[in-house]
Amino acid sequence: RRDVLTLTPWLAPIIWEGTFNSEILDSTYKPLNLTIGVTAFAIGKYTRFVGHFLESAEQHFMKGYCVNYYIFTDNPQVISSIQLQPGRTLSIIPVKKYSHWQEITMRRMEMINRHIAETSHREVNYIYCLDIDMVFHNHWGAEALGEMVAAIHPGYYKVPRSHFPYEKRSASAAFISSEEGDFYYGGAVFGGLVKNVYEFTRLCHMTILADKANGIMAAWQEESHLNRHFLTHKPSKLLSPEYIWDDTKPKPLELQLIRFSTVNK
Ligand SMILES: CC(=O)N[C@H]1[C@@H](OP(=O)(O)OP(=O)(O)OC[C@H]2O[C@@H](n3ccc(=O)[nH]c3=O)[C@H](O)[C@@H]2O)O[C@H](CO)[C@H](O)[C@@H]1O
Ligand SMILES: [Mn+2]
Repeated sequence: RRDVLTLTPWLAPIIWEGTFNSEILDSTYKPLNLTIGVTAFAIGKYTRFVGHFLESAEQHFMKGYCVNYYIFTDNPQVISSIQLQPGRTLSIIPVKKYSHWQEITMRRMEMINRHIAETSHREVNYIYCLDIDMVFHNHWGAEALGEMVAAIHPGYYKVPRSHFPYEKRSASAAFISSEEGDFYYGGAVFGGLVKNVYEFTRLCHMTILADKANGIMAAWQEESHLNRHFLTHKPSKLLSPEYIWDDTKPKPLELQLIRFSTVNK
């Protein structure tokens, strides 16, 4: 493709429709018998998104691969179990409900990190950490596997860096100066090899705690810390906004399909 950027300056591929061949990818990845983990949080009112999220994931996410869904919730009773394809499992992880939404979204880093250490490191090869207020609309397969994977935020892939909503206060551990920054990544999608996601979530949680000790809340909570982390630890693969769209935006020409997108809250 010539109409979009398909390679970063550090030579990580950016995955768009038309840049990969699923048959070839599957013939290399299927024989490895991989298990892919998915984490998603359903706390408070967000439990209502679980059904549609899982049903659409069963249709489109890593079809033909083993998948373990890990749903973190403060209300396990209301999560109804759904029919899963063979080789796919659902675990419900009870967690406490923090009272502020900022705390709920930020604490995901800590809870994912602890869950990898205690359980999922033994169960999966790759793990993808996703927002739950989203739905799969099209194929999401082996092309998205990578050592450490970030997704380009749909609101900022065509704007100059000076418009990126990075944390701009130097007192914050998520600070990015106006001379720095590559892309603006979304907090709703990241993943990779389980050991890399372990280290990633550990470091993001630490910088979040450092800010908290100084009475600072980053501009976009854990998303700001994620962006700061990826500035110095470049992701090995980037997902185009096909993988993290926002249904309230009109679909531009270069977006040949939408794979995963927000639902109205
Ligand atoms: C598209 C995108 O990049 N979205 C990011 C964005 O806003 P969003 O508006 O997408 O944040 P959000 O309200 O969807 O919260 C993120 C996630 O936290 C969970 N949740 C949140 C609140 C709650 O009461 N219960 C609950 O379970 C749930 O899994 C949700 O999907 O900024 C957030 C931080 O401010 C996160 O970085 C989101 O990932
Ligand atoms: Mn969301």
